[in-house]
Amino acid sequence: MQARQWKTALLDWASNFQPILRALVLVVSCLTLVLLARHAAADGEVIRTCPVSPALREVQAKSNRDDSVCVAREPRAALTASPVCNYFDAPNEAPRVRVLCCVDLIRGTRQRGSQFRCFPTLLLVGVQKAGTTAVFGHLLAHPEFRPPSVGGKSVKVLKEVHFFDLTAGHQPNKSAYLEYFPDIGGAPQSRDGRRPVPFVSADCSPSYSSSYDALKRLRDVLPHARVVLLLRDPVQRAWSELNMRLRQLESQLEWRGLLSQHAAALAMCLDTSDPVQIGACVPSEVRSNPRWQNFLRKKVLPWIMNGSLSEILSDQQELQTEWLYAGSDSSSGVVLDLGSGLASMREEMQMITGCIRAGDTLLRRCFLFQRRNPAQLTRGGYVLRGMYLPQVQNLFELFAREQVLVLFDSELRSNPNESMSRIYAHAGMHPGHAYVDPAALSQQSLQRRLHAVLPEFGPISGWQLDSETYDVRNKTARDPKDNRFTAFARERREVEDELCAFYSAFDAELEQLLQLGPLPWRLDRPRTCSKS
Ligand SMILES: Nc1ncnc2c1ncn2[C@@H]1O[C@H](COP(=O)(O)OS(=O)(=O)O)[C@@H](OP(=O)(O)O)[C@H]1O
Repeated sequence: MQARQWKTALLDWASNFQPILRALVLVVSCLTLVLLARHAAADGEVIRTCPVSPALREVQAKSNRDDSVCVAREPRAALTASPVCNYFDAPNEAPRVRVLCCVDLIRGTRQRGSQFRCFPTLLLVGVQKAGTTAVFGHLLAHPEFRPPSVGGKSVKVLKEVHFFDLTAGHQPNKSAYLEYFPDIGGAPQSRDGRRPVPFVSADCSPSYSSSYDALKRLRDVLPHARVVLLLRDPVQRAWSELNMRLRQLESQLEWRGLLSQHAAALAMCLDTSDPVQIGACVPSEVRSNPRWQNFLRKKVLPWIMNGSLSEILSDQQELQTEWLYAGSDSSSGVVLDLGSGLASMREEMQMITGCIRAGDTLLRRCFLFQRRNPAQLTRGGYVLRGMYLPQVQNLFELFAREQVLVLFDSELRSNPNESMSRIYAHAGMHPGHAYVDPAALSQQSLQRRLHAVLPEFGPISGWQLDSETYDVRNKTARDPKDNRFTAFARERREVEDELCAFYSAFDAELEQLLQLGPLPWRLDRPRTCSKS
C-alpha cells in the first residue's frame, strides 16, 4: 500500500471511532470531576448538616431511637460554626431528654476513615471543693458514661478538661476540645446519617463557675450544655481549699527536700547524660517520686532543647526556685504556711467589701476577678470562689434556667442516690442506675471499677476524694505540739468568725435567686459558726 492509501485508511478508521473517543473523554472528565468534588468536600466544605427542628425531634421520638444522632460531616478546619445538636426524648422511660452535639471529623483524603466525636452533654462547672470528684466517681459507674481522656498509647482519664478557663483570650478551638472525648469512628452509620451513640460524656472542671469569661466561652461553644453546679457551705469550702493548698505545699517541700538532698548527683546526671539516659542515672528515690516525670518533661527536656541547662545548673538560686515549683500541682494559690493562707482570706474579704462599698452595687462586676485583678487568684481565691451569688447570676444570665441544675453537697452526701438520679436525668442518662455506696468511693476502688467498665482506659490521675490526710482544723486539735498550727490557732478561729459573718450577708439574696428553699448551711450555722 502507498503512503497516501495508508493515511486515508487511518483517517477513515479514526472518523469511525470518533464518537467512541468522545464518549471516553467525557467519562474520564466526569470521573475526574467527581473525584475533585469529593476531595474539595473533604478538605473545605460542610457536606451535610442536620439542623435541630421540631419535626426532626418528632420523627426521632416516634422512631424509638433515642440513642441515634444525625451527623454533621465537617472537616477539622471548618469547625467554626456551632455543632449540630439533636434532642432525644427517651420514649420508654420517665421523661429524659438527651442533647447530643456530635461531629464527624474527616481526617483528610490521604488518611482513611473519620473520627466521630460528641461534645460532652454534661458540664459540672463548680464549685471547687464541693464534692465534684465524688460526682465524677459516681458517673464513672454509670454504663452510659464515658469519661474524657488524654494520651495516645497510655490513655489517662481526665476529670477536669480545663478547656474554657485556660483558653482566655483565644477563640476556643472546638476540634481541640473534641479530641478529649471518645472517638467512636467505627460505629456503623445508616444511610440517613444516623448512628447509635450509646453514651454521654462530661467535663467536670470546677473552676469554670468562678470565671465569667470561662462560662461565656463554654456557652458560645456548647449553647445546649446541661450544666450542674454543686454548692457547699462557703466557710467549709474555704477551709477545704486551704487544706488542699497546704497539702500541695507540703508535697512541694518534700520534693524540694528530695532534690536538695540529691542535688550533686542530679546535677551530674543532667549535665552528662543524654536525655534518654537521664531517667536511669538519677537516684531512684527521686525517680520514684510522682513529680519526677513532670519535672523531666516540663523542665529538664526544655532546658536541654533550648540550651539553657548549663546556665541553670550554674545558678543554685535559680535551680532551687525551678525545682520547688517543678511539677507543682498548681501554680496558683501557693501558700507559704497556714498564716499566709489566713492572711489571704482576710485580704480577699477586704477586697470584696471595698468593692461593694465603692458603689459597685452589681456585685457580679466586682467579682469578675479574672479580668479585673488577675493577681487575686494567684493568692488563692479562698473567699472569692465561695461568692456564689455572682456565680449563679452569671450562670442564669448565660444559660436558660432549665439548663442549670443546682445541688448542695449536703444532699449528695446524705442521699447520693437521689442527687445522682437528678444529675443523670438532667444529662439525659438513665436516672434509675444504682448508685455506688459512698464508702466504696475510694481512689483504689474507683480505679478498679474504671478498669472493669473501661479496660481501654489507664489510670485516673491527679485527683483525690477527700482531704482526711490534711485538715487544718483537726490538725490543730489533734496535734497541739505542732507549732505550725498551734501558732495560728487563735487567728484561725477569728478568721472563721469573720468568714461566717461575711458570707451570711449574701445568704438571703442567694436563697431568693435560687428558689430552692433555705440554704442548708444557713440552717447549720449555729453548729458550724460559733458566733452565729
Ligand atoms: N460523697 C461526697 N459527697 C460530698 N462531698 C464529698 C464526698 N466525698 C468527698 N467529698 C468532699 O469533697 C471535697 C472535695 O471536693 P472536690 O472533689 O469538688 O474538690 S476539687 O475541686 O476537685 O479539688 C472534700 O472536702 P474536704 O474533705 O473538706 O476537703 C471531700 O471530703
